[in-house]
Amino acid sequence: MNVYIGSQNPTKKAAVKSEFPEDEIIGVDVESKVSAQPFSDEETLEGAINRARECAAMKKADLGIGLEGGVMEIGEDLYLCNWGALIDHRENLYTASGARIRLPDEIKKELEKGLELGEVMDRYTAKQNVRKNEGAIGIFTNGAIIREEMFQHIVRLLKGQWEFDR
Ligand SMILES: O=P(O)(O)OP(=O)(O)OP(=O)(O)OC[C@H]1O[C@@H](n2cnc3c(O)ncnc32)[C@H](O)[C@@H]1O
Ligand SMILES: [Mg+2]
Repeated sequence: MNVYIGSQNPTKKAAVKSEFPEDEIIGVDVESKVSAQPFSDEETLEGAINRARECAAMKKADLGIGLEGGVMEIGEDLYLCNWGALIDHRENLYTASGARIRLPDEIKKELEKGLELGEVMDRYTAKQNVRKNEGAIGIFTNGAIIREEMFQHIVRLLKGQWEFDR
């Protein structure tokens, strides 16, 4: 099968490859059509679905997958949230979300100024490309769950639902 994933981010591509080891994984830049920094579950999910749709529409695609990272508010708190969508050639849509953790207040303040979490994390950790490596989730869990593993879980949930239907 040709599995298209709507991102060139290595954590997203590797997560899909680990759940579809026998298949061809093709990473493509597509548009999420939501803000660069989604601020709710709804917006993050919409981004994932938009990415999956564009992937599923590719000529050679058997499956299209979209993974989107964002944040969402619960009361005064800001949580990391991640959503995935899978669309097959019959246009069936499956969705799933990943683990979430509360972000520290200093990170929340920066995001409320309009900065992207990717930038904020690089500045906070004095590292480069945190988003392409362990991610915010990896930093704030002391490496217990890194971004790739968090995405793996989402892809496994998507694949399982799709297989259940077949
Ligand atoms: O190239 P794409 O696929 O867009 O990958 P991305 O790293 O930008 O990831 P998303 O667009 O899905 O995430 C939306 C925003 O949230 C940031 N982000 C989300 N999760 C993150 C994490 O765990 N660590 C660092 N930044 C994160 C990311 O940098 C973006 O600014
Ligand atoms: Mg992005």
